[in-house]
Amino acid sequence: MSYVEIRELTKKFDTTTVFENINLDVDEGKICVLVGPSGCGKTTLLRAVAGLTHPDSGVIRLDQRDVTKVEAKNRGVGMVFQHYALFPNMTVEQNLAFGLEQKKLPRPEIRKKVDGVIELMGLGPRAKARPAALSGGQKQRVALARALVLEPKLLLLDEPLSALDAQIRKRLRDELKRLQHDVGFTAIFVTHDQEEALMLGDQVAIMQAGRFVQIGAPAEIYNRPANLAVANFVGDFNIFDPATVERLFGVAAQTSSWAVRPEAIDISPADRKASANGGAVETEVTVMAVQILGAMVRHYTRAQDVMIKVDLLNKPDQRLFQIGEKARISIARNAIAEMNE
Ligand SMILES: Nc1ncnc2c1ncn2[C@@H]1O[C@H](COP(=O)(O)OP(=O)(O)OP(=O)(O)O)[C@@H](O)[C@H]1O
Repeated sequence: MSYVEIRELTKKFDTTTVFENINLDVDEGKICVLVGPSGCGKTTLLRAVAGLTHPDSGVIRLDQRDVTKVEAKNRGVGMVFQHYALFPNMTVEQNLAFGLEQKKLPRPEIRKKVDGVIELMGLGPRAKARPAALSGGQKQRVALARALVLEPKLLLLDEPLSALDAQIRKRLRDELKRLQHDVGFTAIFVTHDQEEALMLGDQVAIMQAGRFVQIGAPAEIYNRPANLAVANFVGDFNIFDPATVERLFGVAAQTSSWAVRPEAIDISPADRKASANGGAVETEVTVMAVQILGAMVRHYTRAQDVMIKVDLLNKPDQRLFQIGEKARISIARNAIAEMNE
């Protein structure tokens, strides 16, 4: 069931419309990742859900309660930002206890909750430290713990991992997924990072210029991007416009471009006879460069004047192609996503 329901929400600043009549549903216990280019309105939407900015029209419901006009502190929403905003003069424990003290909870209960979240987040060894003595990753873990200790039904995370280095970022991302599983919160998470979006999101909502262009499960966004901008966000695609499709593959009368993942293309030696797979399209290529990407080996190939990226799994027995070698590529019809601008 939807925990968050955003209906026909509009927000303007003076003459600028940030978003207009947007709709979004987030199911209980799920993470919705919001992605989109800088300035498209992600933070403003989070702030509206938190109650930190007021929409011009539309409705926000949390757990079926209309909170559009409810004050931020009465929404039961926790927020974590890119920059941690911890109290510098307080220890980790004191930072974690602060919100509970504001709520005037009894001391023993505060102690119990703070100890619980310290344990949950593995902050035990740093409980008595002040923020200045913590690493970036530890600070962000405290910021997350500080939001979690208040047991929000909804957690809003605005690029919480963006300031961290890649390794810590990955670790915290995994932890967040585990926490979601253990604690069961509902979250809206803003990021610019496609890997983070696909890995963390139960649902990914792609925003462009104040509207959602696609909302779907990560696999759907990855395999069936709604337009070229989404395709570009979710990583590597080979894009063939209709004229190129006709020239390379002999398939005429296309109105949309074709987008094909590098790993969805088969490559075989040129002397191998054409595939019997009637559903596939094929063309001759020359291998221009080969690059080991880790689990994948990227082949940059050229067909006439068109560069085509082809990825093979980097298995020990994988036959790699040589630079200058002629080869044949084959694309199954169901690996082709047709899309417009
Ligand atoms: N308080 C404000 N007053 C006027 N305009 C604002 C205000 N806050 C945001 N905006 C404008 O609203 C638009 C959306 O901003 P927002 O911060 O929501 O974008 P974003 O998608 O979160 O961007 P980023 O990814 O860079 O954080 C921008 O054009 C921004 O300049």
